[in-house]
Amino acid sequence: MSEPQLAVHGRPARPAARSAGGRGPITVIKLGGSALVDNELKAAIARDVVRARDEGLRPLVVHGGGPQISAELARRGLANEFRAGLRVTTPGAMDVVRMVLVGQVQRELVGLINRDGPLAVGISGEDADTITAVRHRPEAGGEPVDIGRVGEIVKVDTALLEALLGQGFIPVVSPVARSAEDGLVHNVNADTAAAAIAAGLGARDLLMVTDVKGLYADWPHDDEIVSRLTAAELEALLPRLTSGMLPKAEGCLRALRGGVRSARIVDGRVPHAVLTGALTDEPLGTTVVSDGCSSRPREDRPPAGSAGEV
Ligand SMILES: Nc1ncnc2c1ncn2[C@@H]1O[C@H](COP(=O)(O)OP(=O)(O)O)[C@@H](O)[C@H]1O
Ligand SMILES: CC(=O)N[C@@H](CCC(=O)OP(=O)(O)O)C(=O)O
Repeated sequence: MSEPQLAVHGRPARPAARSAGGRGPITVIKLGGSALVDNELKAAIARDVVRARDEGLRPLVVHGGGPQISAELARRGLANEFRAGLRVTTPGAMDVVRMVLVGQVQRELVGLINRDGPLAVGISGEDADTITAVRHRPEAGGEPVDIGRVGEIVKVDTALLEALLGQGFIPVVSPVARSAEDGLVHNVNADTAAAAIAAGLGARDLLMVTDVKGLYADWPHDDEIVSRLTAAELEALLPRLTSGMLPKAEGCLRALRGGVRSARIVDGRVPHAVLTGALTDEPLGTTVVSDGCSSRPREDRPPAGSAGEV
């Protein structure tokens, strides 16, 4: 006797949904908190992630949540301060960061993706030590600057992610990591986490979804974005970049130097930016391509399930 087809919330279940996944190129899709502010937009982006998978990719989502964290900190009367695009994170702020990222933004994305089938699995970088960090200690004028519980990634263990991708699931990863130094959870910039995961997994492409058309070389004075540049050209631009674009550009470079083929910054407000950006080479946003200076050629990438020092 065949199993009955149950309807979930009025839609037919997709019993064969997961079996279709597991083999295509990996695309890491970083969803910025700035692109996750409108309910319709969020649902449309989640549908695009599933469609990218239906088209044969293995998408993996890393999400941000900067504006959502800032709103919650403000609601609680706590300070919002950034240095070079990174949040100054006190122990009290860290509790809020983790609660908002893992408990709210990640849960909502998992729910939205799973409207189209039982595909999304939310994890925090802490789970199975997927992301390990040490305390980030930036310097200004030769002096160390204390920005609190901000993590610098030292290792990505891809075992759990590989297992999920291999089974056709869509991992949804929150950028929170345990520290190798003191075991405490640390706040990791989502662009940095996405880049390290893309390099660690040997992803083909990295897509950064945000709320601007792309990268402006002279922000906020330029009218046009840079549509295509090499990693070396982006590196030369770094000293001019500020705020949210600095970790994004550094993340693109990190991914490309780690062997990822292309890194794109696209506008999540453009209809189907995720699908077009993930599946096609059509001009869209800013595309950064390798200049052949990858520190890790594709064939030298770690085998599935290994822990890569980064
Ligand atoms: N050179 C630049 N080009 C484009 N955007 C820039 C640039 N410099 C700063 N920005 C700012 O960076 C923002 C995107 O970064 P961020 O707010 O961290 O987004 P996300 O939440 O997507 O990570 C843009 O909305 C824009 O205000
Ligand atoms: C250290 C640090 O700055 N962490 C970020 C983590 C979230 C994030 O990166 O979100 P977006 O992608 O939306 O910017 C923060 O606390 O805002």
